[in-house]
Amino acid sequence: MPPRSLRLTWGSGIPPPPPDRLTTPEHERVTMPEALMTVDALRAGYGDMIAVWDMSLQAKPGRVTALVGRNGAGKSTFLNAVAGLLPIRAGTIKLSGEDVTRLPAHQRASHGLALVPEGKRIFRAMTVRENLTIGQFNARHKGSEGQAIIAEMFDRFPALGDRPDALAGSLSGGQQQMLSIAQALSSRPSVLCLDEPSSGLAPVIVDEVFEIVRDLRAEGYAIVLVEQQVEAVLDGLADDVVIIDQGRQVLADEASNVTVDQIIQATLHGVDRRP
Ligand SMILES: Nc1ncnc2c1ncn2[C@@H]1O[C@H](COP(=O)(O)OP(=O)(O)OP(=O)(O)O)[C@@H](O)[C@H]1O
Repeated sequence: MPPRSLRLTWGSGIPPPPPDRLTTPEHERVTMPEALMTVDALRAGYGDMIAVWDMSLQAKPGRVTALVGRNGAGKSTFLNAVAGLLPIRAGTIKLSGEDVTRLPAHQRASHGLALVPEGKRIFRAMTVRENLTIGQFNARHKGSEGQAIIAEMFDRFPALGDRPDALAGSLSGGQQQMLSIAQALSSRPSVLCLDEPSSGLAPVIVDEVFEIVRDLRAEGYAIVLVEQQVEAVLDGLADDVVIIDQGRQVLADEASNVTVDQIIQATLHGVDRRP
């Protein structure tokens, strides 16, 4: 084995491999998508309290990364810090390779990041259409394109299209969650962070929300999903899982390698962090 620091470059006396070995045969090629968002060693908190310690996570196109952990573990703090709603103490955030750590929330949104916060934070005294117009703010869409976005959202969420002039506060819980997601999508993001979108919804509506998440994944969005329903997370909803406990990342793996028992062990009993 050559030492790690030794780099061999073609053209420095080293003959290149024969042409048929320069390309990997199709059936042997494994293509991992580039991350659209890379969070590295993020630390965040409130006052003197650090709620998230050195968390790292990647969001890749067409993949759902689920962030799971018990109440108070730091999931919302992580997402809010990533979105720029909470100052970070350390770490970096890159969107499509560009360092946005020092940019305010609206500029991170302009770089393709959207957050659907916990608790359907829509403008309840405004109409459905007005909420969607506000959602476009960061995408800087105007005129007919703005109308096209609204039409697209009404197409995607027919229940909203049926009541464009209804006040958001008069919608059902499920419809408000749809509006919250539609509002985030109206900024034309590439990375979508969803903070417990199933929270407080009836099971049948939860299924609808999860179906939307699957559709968005199929369309190529890079999704970070905070979700308490771990069975659903492991049953095809997520591709990657990151477990957080007491503000620290305790496990990160592909969902297919993670079991419900592991999540329960890590989140209910914590982990043994003795050296
Ligand atoms: N605004 C705040 N001010 C002070 N401490 C806060 C604030 N928000 C959250 N915390 C604390 O930070 C820690 C992490 O909370 P956070 O809301 O991020 O957890 P969570 O995993 O999202 O929990 P939940 O599933 O209940 O939403 C907790 O100890 C919580 O009490």
